Amino acid sequence: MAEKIPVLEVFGPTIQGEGMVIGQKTMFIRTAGCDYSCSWCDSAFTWDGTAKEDIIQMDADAVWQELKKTGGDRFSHVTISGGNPALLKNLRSVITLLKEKGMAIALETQGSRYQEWFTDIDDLTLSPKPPSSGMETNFDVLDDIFRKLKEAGRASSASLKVVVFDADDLDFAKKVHLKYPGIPFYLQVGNDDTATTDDLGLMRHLMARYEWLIDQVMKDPELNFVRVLPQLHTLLWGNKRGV
Ligand SMILES: C[S@@+](CC[C@H](N)C(=O)[O-])C[C@H]1O[C@@H](n2cnc3c(N)ncnc32)[C@H](O)[C@@H]1O
Ligand SMILES: Nc1nc2[nH]cc(C(=O)O)c2c(=O)[nH]1
Ligand code: SF4
Ligand SMILES: [Mg+2]
Repeated sequence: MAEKIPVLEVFGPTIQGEGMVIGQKTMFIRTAGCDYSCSWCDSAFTWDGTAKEDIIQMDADAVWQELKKTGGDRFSHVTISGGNPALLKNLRSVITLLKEKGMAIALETQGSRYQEWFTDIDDLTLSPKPPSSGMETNFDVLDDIFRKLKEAGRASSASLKVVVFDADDLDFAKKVHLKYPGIPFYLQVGNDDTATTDDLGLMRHLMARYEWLIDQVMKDPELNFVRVLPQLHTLLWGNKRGV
């Protein structure tokens, strides 16, 4: 029987709103389930049980059919996020099929698990979590991920992205950046109001947070090679799901 993965959303095409390929036209596949429970998770429905009725078990063909139904022929890039898609050994079959179809593939994960198929990802974002999340990074696992990517000659496909809410988070981000020199490093503005429907108010608020983060980076000589970004999709569409 074909391997199945738990899918919560297939949407797009939209722009990648975060990180290393920000602005890239892409489809999204959002898998269910996470080994973390970040206090500020903007996709908590993937793991807190509130959307468990919406989870569909799909094999690779079903995922591809859903992508085509939603995106037609208007996409060549697919981003897999979650939840933590790196929990799913079974993603191999989806990734193989997407590659057969000529798709470029991006993946979002916190770096708490390695999977053999990481080496087939074109844009691999590893996003260790700062103190404000309430989560603890296992740096042995993260070290191991980078070691395996390097061994496979795939380190150049990876980037690090740390979400920042406060000064402690920035401190953590800096430690991560200094620990993995040479890995492209992104700082991302944390959204501390994932419930509001006041899009304009949220945009103003997050732009002020962005300016604060930029100010911190500009004055810090140890952060001369970082890229500072907002979540572009949140500025454009607020907390709306599926964009
Ligand atoms: C929902 S997560 C799913 C992938 C994976 N679990 C992870 O955390 O990397 C996708 C990205 O959104 C970021 N994110 C989650 N909640 C956020 C928030 N409130 N503000 C800014 N970024 C957030 C995460 O840090 C991660 O980089
Ligand atoms: N447009 C858009 N860009 C994104 N980048 C990362 C996302 C995610 O939730 O993983 C995301 C998302 O949900 N939408
Ligand atoms: S690791 Fe990602 S999906 Fe999991 S709780 Fe944290 S932000 Fe949400
Ligand atoms: Mg998101």
